[in-house]
Amino acid sequence: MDEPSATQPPPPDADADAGADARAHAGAGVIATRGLTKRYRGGQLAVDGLDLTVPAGSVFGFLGPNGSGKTTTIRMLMGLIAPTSGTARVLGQPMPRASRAVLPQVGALIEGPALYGFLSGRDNLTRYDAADPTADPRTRRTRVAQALDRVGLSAAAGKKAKAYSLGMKQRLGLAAALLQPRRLLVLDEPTNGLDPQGMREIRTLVRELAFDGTTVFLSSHLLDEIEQVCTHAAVMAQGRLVTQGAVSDLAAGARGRLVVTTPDPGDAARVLKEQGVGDLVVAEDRVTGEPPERDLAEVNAALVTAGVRVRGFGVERASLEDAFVALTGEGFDVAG
Ligand SMILES: Nc1ncnc2c1ncn2[C@@H]1O[C@H](COP(=O)(O)OP(=O)(O)OP(=O)(O)O)[C@@H](O)[C@H]1O
Repeated sequence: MDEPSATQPPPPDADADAGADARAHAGAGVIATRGLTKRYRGGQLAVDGLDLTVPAGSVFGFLGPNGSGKTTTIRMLMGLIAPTSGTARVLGQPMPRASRAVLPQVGALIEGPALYGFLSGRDNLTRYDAADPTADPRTRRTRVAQALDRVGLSAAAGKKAKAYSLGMKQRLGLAAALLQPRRLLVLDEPTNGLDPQGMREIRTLVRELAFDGTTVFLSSHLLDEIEQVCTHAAVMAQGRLVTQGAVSDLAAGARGRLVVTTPDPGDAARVLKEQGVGDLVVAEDRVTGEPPERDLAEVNAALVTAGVRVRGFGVERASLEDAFVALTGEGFDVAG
C-alpha cells in the first residue's frame, strides 16, 4: 500500500464543498468514477481509465480475474490510496477528499477482518464499537447483540474468535461493518476461501442486506457467484472495464449456444457445420455450437432432411460467462 491519503485531514471547506457536490451529483450513482486510473510506483498500471456507475439499491458485482485491478479500485474508493488520475465519488462526494464525511456511512470488509483471536466474537465487536467515537456507549450491548444476531452468530458469541471457522470470521467481520446503519457496503471477495456452506451463508446475508435497502458492492472472481446474488455487474480485465450493466442485460447481450440432442451426433455435427454453426462440440448425444445468423428453423429442417433423428433442438440461455467470452474473446480464467 502507498500514499496514506485517508489519514490526512480534509481541507477546512471540505464539508461545505461535499454538500454542494452531493447535490450536484444526486442520482449519479452511489459510486461513480470517471477516468479513474492507478499506476503504482513500480510502473504497474493496475486500473486504467475506469468509468463505473453503481446504482442505488443494487447488489453490484465487481468481477474480474485475479490481478485485474479490483482491490486497487476498492482501495481508491475507500480513500486508502490516491488515484494517479481521474475521479471517484462515493455517496455523491469526492474521494479521498471527503473520506471523513463518507466513510462513517460505508461498511467495508476488505482483505479479511482484523480480529483478536484471543477475544470472543462478542468482545471483538464491543472493541470495534468502542473505537467508533459516534457510538453511544449506553446502547453498545444492544448494538453488538443485534449485529451478532444479524449474521447468525448469537449462539457462538462467547467463543474465542480463533476457534471460529473462516466463514464465521467473515460473518463477524460483516457484523462489525453492520454495527451502524450503512448506506453502502463494500465487500472485497467476501466468499474467498470459504467452503460451499460458508459461501451460501454469506450470499444469503448479502441478499438480506440488499432487501433492507443497503447498496452492496462486492468484488469476486467467481462468475456464478455474481449471477446468483447480483442485480448489476461490471467486468474488469487487465485494469480496464470490459462492460457494466444489469446482470440480465449483460447475459442477454451474448447469444446462448445451440443445443441439439440426437442419437446421430456425428451426422448432426456434419450438417450443423454445413449450416454455419461454429465451435461445434460433440458430447455423447449432445451437439452444441455457436448459432449461425440465419433462421434456426432452416437449420432444424436441414437436420431432418438429412435424416438426422432430432430429439431436442434449442438455444440455451446465455450465461454471464458467455457474455464475458463474447466480449473478451477469452475464457474466464480464474487463475488470472
Ligand atoms: N502495492 C502495489 N504495488 C505495485 N503493484 C501492485 C500493488 N498492488 C497491486 N499491484 C498490481 O496491480 C495489479 C492489480 O492488482 P489488484 O490487487 O488490484 O487486482 P485484483 O483484481 O484485486 O486481484 P486479486 O483478486 O488477486 O487481489 C496486479 O498486477 C498487481 O500485481
